[in-house]
Amino acid sequence: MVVDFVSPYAVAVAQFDEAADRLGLSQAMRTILRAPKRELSVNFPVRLDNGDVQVFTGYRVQHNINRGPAKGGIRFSPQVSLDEVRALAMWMTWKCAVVNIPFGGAKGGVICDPHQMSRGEIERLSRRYATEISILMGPNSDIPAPDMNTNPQIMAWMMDTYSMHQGYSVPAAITGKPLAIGGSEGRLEATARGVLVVTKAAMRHLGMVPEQSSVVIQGFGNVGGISARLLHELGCKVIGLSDVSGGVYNPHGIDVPTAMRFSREHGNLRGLPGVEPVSNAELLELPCDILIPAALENQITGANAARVQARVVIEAANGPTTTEADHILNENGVLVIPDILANAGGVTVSYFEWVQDLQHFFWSEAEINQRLDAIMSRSFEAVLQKSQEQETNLRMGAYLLAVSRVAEATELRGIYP
Ligand SMILES: NC(=O)C1=CN([C@@H]2O[C@H](COP(=O)(O)OP(=O)(O)OC[C@H]3O[C@@H](n4cnc5c(N)ncnc54)[C@H](O)[C@@H]3O)[C@@H](O)[C@H]2O)C=CC1
Ligand SMILES: O=C(O)CCC(=O)C(=O)O
Repeated sequence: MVVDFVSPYAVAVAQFDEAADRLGLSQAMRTILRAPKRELSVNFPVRLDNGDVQVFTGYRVQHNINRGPAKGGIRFSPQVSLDEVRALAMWMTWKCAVVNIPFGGAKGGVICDPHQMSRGEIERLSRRYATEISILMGPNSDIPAPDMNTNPQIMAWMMDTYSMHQGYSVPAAITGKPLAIGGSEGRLEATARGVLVVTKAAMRHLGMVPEQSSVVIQGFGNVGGISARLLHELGCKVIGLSDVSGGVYNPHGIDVPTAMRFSREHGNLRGLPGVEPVSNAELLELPCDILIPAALENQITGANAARVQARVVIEAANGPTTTEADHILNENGVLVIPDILANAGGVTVSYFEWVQDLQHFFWSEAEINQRLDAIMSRSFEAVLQKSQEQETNLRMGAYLLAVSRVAEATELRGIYP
């Protein structure tokens, strides 16, 4: 694992600043769009199974709400920090704007290690955190969703807690819920389906064919695991996979369904038969056509970017590439599909879930996937066209589209003196 510390928020701001320069934004507009609108820090007690009480720290940051209610996931991890949540909230603003859905950007996180906690402890933590952030939450104000180490069950507990305070059910207050309580068909797979759509579009753009393309994926959770399965089904050769326990490599291809079964049974990929173990750092430098970081921020840095051998990097994770690494990848001709486009499938189907909950009228999985495909394909083409027009890379193409949409909304709403 790469150890250099780079502030994710500094990376997010550097990306924004470059777009603001290119767009010639006024000083006032830059200042408005650069800073988070609201930041809530909460310290709250949770009773542990042994009877002790532990105080946990969590955050909810709303970066911008000029295009609609704040939207973004909640992460449970020992690495959560206010700096990280700020960056993730800012990326949500641009992501929703790239795919042109009517949301602003937010993100939440709790500093905890859910792998060391019982189900009961996780439920009590989730409910108490939801209570703490309920002053921001609501179907018209701020709508959380899952992110790293959170899942539909946790969304169900949070929706239930919020609803208890209201006195009636408010399914549209949170997305990524189980189907039985107002979740959407297709949300669980949505981020990975979006990754599939942009990967196919990138392959078409470069004249690559799935059957002759090898893929390496870092992270084997909701996003990485399902992306691996969908790309395997597409005919790509998945040659490297990893999770927090380390990586596995087989240049002849890994049978992804077998790896998924093994990971479900053993809790991780360590010991998967028929593969060579590699570290997460080595995994990123394996010879392959397509590299998909789908775990954490700051994985491709100035220290390892020059050794990335892939032709295409699909950023399924948020913020996996530092600014320095981005320049190196560009110089080396690696096509980077930026996070704010590549992983936007999740929030797109969250948008569908919110719309369905508000209307109490539900769509079929086929309708969801077809609409998701249309939005992701259209967004890929728009980003590609913008980057070609402006003679820049896809990240800047996506930023130019997104920032100009948010700036336009801000300008139209006016700045109250
Ligand atoms: N779940 C969603 O709908 C969306 C998630 N994302 C982003 O995708 C990334 C992954 O999220 P999920 O798959 O939802 O989380 P998850 O909790 O389902 O899976 C995370 C995976 O990353 C692995 N991992 C954790 N630390 C690692 C490390 N140090 N090195 C290598 N692997 C490590 C875990 O073992 C696990 O396999 C995050 O950056 C998240 O923000 C982006 C858009 C939507
Ligand atoms: O589904 C959502 O609302 C947000 C998902 C998320 O946190 C992300 O796209 O990074």
